[in-house]
Parts: sequence; C-alpha cells; structure tokens
Amino acid sequence: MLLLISPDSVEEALDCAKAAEYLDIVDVKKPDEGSLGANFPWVIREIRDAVPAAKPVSATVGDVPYKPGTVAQAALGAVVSGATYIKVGLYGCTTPDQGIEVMRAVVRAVKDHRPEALVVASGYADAHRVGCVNPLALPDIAARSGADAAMLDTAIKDGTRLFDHVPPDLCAEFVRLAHASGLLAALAGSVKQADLAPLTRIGTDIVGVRGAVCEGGDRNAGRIRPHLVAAFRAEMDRQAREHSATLPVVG
Ligand SMILES: O=C[C@H](O)COP(=O)(O)O
Repeated sequence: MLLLISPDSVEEALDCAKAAEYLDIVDVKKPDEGSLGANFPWVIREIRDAVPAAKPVSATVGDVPYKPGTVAQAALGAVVSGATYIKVGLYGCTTPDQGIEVMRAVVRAVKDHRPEALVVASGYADAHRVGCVNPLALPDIAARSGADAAMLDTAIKDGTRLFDHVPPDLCAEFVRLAHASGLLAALAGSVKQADLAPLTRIGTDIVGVRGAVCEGGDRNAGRIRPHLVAAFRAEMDRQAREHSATLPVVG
C-alpha cells in the first residue's frame, strides 16, 4: 500500500520532504477550499521543486462542478504545474454519466499533455450527505473514462471517517471493482492508524491521509509533522507484515 500525504503549503511540503523516506506521494491540496480543494499553480510548482524528484507530486483539482470544460482546463493547469497524479473530486456530479463526461474531458486534457500522468476519479464516501454520485459507481466511472485510479474521500470533514459511511465490506467491494477494471484503488477520509488493518486486508493500493499526520490530529489548525508521518508508516509496515504472515504459502 502506498502512502499519500496532503500538505497545504510549501512549508508543510518541506516537512513532508524531511519525512520523504516514509511516504510515497505528496498530494498538494488547499483544505480551506474543500475536501479536495485545489491549490494555486505556483504552489504546485514550488512543492514539485521542494520535494525529492523521486517522489511523485499529486494535485487535487477541487470539489468540482458538473462542468467538463472548466474541469478539463483546471486539470491541465495542475499537470502543467508539475503534478503527475491528477485528482478530481466529482462533487457536482449526481449521475455516473455526468461523472464519465467530466472524467473523459480530464483524461484527454491531462494525457494530451503528459501521457504518463495518472488520473484519479474521486468520489465521496459520504455522498448521501452532499447529493453526489454513489461511491460504488466510482470504479466504473474511472474505467469508462480512461482514468487510472478510483478513489474515495469524505466530503464533510466533521470527525466522521471513511468506514462510518462505507464500511469495510463495501470498501472491499470498491477495491474489487477497481481491480477488476485494472485500476488502482485509493481510499481516504480521516483515516487513522486503527483503520490500517482493514485497509491492508482488503487490498487498498493507496491510502490518503492528512489529519492523522497533523499535530493534534487537526487537519485545519495542525501542521504535518515528520515524526507523525514516520509513526503512521511504521504502523502501515507492521500491518503489511502481519497480513502477509496470514496468507497461505503457495508452492
Ligand atoms: O487525500 C487525502 C486527504 O487529504 C485526507 O485528509 P484527511 O485524512 O484529513 O481526511
């Protein structure tokens, strides 16, 4: 499982750089503009320059409206600024067809510019609270639009977590559907260390985290701390070891 951490500024990205050995993807975000709030192009560029070249930089394009042209142009801005994972939160899409239309436009805009960039179609585990597309529709939306990954986060950051809205057995189904279409499955939403056992067991490819590695567990007032990233990674590695010990030996 890869660890994606979401700094909100160049200063926080520098703290991520200090913990670079413990994380896999640096995800540029602007939390005060929403769950998947988009940051400025110059911040993406500065963060790309600040973190080790071997670490991919991801950028969120926002909690986007159902406006394929607007979103495609924003996604191009993110990839031109140096991000190689482009995450789109389909906040304004109420049907799978709307999600596919937006994501097809994003995939074309991103891949015309940088074919190797990865496009992530993100929905929300608590979609029922904000009226957007069902979380289990995301793998199909991602597959039919040519995206590379399907993701879930939570739309409302009020202390409730991914599993409060989509319990582990349904997250397992999300992962199964994503894998059946050849996609990566990414899960986030106020994930804590205690959630890592089920996330590992169900085969999650990427876990996205902010609050759990901020001081005081506070994604808004707290700052990302390198020792919290290291501790989170240590627990991920422990869970991975425990899980592989339970797998049957083949051969
Ligand atoms: O993409 C991951 C998000 O930044 C998750 O943030 P959170 O752990 O504070 O919900």
